[in-house]
Amino acid sequence: MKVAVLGAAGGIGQALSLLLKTQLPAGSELSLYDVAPVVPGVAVDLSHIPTDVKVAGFGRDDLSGALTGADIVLIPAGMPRKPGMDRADLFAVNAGIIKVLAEGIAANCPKALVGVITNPVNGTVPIVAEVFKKAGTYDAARLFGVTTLDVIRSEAFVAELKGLDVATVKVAVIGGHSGTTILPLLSQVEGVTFTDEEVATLTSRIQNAGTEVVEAKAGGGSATLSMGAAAARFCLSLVKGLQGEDVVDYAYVEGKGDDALFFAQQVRLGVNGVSEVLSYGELSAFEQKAKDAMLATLKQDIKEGVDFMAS
Ligand SMILES: NC(=O)C1=CN([C@@H]2O[C@H](COP(=O)(O)OP(=O)(O)OC[C@H]3O[C@@H](n4cnc5c(N)ncnc54)[C@H](O)[C@@H]3O)[C@@H](O)[C@H]2O)C=CC1
Ligand SMILES: O=C([O-])CC(=O)C(=O)O
Repeated sequence: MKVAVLGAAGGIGQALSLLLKTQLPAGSELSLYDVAPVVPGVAVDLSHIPTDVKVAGFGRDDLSGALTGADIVLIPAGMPRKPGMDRADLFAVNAGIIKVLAEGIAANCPKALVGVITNPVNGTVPIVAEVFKKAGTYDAARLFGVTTLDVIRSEAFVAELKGLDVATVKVAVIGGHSGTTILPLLSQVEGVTFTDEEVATLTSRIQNAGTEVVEAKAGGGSATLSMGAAAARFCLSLVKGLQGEDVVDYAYVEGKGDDALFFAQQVRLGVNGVSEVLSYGELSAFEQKAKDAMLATLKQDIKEGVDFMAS
């Protein structure tokens, strides 16, 4: 199993690479790419950890070396938020970065499963899809926006509020990955009931959790450690699917298009990526209203990505 991390020298990239070095199956290869000159050093540093995962670093001019033979590509490359910014404010800078990296994937490992972390995820994933379409390599089953951070935050916050063992808490989160497009389905959490006030407060906290971190870091960036953990967890789901295990997880994918062209929901994973997009079931009146209210924003975010490639 070869996993490439693009943007591996960054805050998320380093945390994620550390977790993958210690958690990927024995015999795997980890390929670290970044434009920052420190990336070979990150690879050397990680290579001293005694696990059976081979690590190699690739600098600015060797994207193809990093990608050739990759089964999975994770992309945390690009600019993070500072206080006062929305994720959408990152589009101008990150759209160009994601386009170049997607072109590299189409040229070097067109069959890889691709997990996009770079914000704004609602718009960067459609850019990758458009690049792949242009190259004739697009397969919707192999492209994912990584929304696992919304899921793990929901698990953490629900367990905290209700005094539960967090290992037993499961929360469905659908929609997109910014503000009101993040929709946790609290009505479906098993064995727990929430008051209307709890639902309103908790939903808002989950939707604004990224901003909570951005403000607490006070100009030092956004979530990196929790995101590293989230991306590692998602990557291991992809790995299990590739190994033939039956596994389900949440991601922002091109599904049936009932709500929007791209929509985060539960998917079944297999040897070719998504094998089935699963229904999110029945929504409460609160969730239905919240979904109806956010779809225009989500569709606009998607259109921005598609239009970027058309221009
Ligand atoms: N999907 C999600 O849930 C989350 C997404 N993010 C996003 O992840 C991205 C990265 O965040 P951080 O790691 O905190 O930022 P960072 O600034 O610490 O790291 C970004 C890395 O990307 C590299 N980079 C820039 N251009 C590149 C290119 N063309 N090719 C390869 N590498 C390149 C930089 O050199 C740097 O090492 C941001 O866009 C952030 O908003 C952050 C948290 C959660
Ligand atoms: O809020 C941000 O800018 C980073 C992010 O996506 C998150 O933490 O969910």
